[in-house]
Amino acid sequence: MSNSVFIRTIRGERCERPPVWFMRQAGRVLPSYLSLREKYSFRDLMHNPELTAKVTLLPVQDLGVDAAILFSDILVIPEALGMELNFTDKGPVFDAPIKNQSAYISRLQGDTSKLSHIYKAIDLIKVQKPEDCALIGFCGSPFTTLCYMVQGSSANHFFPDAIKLIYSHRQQTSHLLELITELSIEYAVNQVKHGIDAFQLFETHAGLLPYELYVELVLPYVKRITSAVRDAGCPVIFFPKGLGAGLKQIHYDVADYISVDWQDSMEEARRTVDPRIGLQGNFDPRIFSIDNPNILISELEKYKAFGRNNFNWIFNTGHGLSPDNLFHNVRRTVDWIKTTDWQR
Ligand SMILES: O=C(O)CCc1c2[nH]c(c1CC(=O)O)Cc1[nH]c(c(CC(=O)O)c1CCC(=O)O)Cc1[nH]c(c(CC(=O)O)c1CCC(=O)O)Cc1[nH]c(c(CCC(=O)O)c1CC(=O)O)C2
Repeated sequence: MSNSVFIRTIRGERCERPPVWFMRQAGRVLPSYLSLREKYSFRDLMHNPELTAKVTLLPVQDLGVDAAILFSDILVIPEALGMELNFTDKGPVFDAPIKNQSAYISRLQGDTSKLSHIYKAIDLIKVQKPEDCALIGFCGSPFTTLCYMVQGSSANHFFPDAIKLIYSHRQQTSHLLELITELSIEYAVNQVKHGIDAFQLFETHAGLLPYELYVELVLPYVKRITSAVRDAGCPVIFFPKGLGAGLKQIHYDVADYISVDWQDSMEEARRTVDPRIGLQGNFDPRIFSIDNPNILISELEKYKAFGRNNFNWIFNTGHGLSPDNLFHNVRRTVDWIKTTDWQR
């Protein structure tokens, strides 16, 4: 068996402590990353496999986390489908967002050569990473990816154009979801072939849909991606942010783990979700912006009882780290997880 506490936990072993990592752990709070960004653009860091490998492993060295997540973005899929994308100061912006033109949708075609630098990065990370560190691959879920492709940017997090398309042009919606799903399956399975230890599917905007509609329209596509990854032998974490009461609709046929957002309660999620599914989450990342160690530790202490009673739990934040989070708080959190007596 592996000597990685992350891999042992996600594969169902009872470990001495919970594993810890954070969404957006490389690109936000690390002084080492920020100094690299003075020299290189985000696109350089994503497209040069040596740089990608280096950035992916920075949080392992600087924070001591148990897993690295591939340094990439969910929007590589629309790019590989042929959409021109720019990463600007205001976030990602597509040159020509999809409105409801079926002609445009029909022209989208997956070009997998646009993803090959990512597989090269995985090969390098596998060689360079410490043995006890796991590597997590990821992609966006078809609905969240569609939101960006239709809206064209993250300027409005309600993605109104995408929601209108979904309600009024169901056939075009299904066609788009299908295109994204097909390419995502190939992309995800290739990540597994190159050696990732776990895969996370980001459904960051699940909360934009009524959950019955989410379950009816989107979940079948999610299941196709997660089943392909699991059939290839890789455990899957699913992050349906904002799904709330809809969490009870996520069964073991969808994922090995569910990542719980910070609006939810871990205890409540544990009561609701199928006991065969492990949970990840859900520390509120905004606490990392408060420069007061007493507040940090007292908020962390609230997770002790949960961690003592639940072996299938991965500590993470309820969403990604943000640039105003304090590096020393994040590092102290990793130390706290590692030094706490979990009495297991
Ligand atoms: O507007 C927003 O809230 C974010 C939209 C945004 C995306 N890529 C983006 C941006 C601009 C930005 O981050 O500033 C553009 C983007 N993606 C990324 C970065 C680097 C960073 O976070 O500083 C950046 C910022 C680039 C820059 O410096 O301009 C990298 C990225 N995207 C992602 C990940 C995976 C992860 O979170 O761990 C990672 C790797 C992070 C790491 O290793 O630290 C995934 C991603 N990208 C994206 C989303 C949807 C988020 C949302 O809509 O709320 C998601 C999923 C999620 O975070 O829940 C889209």
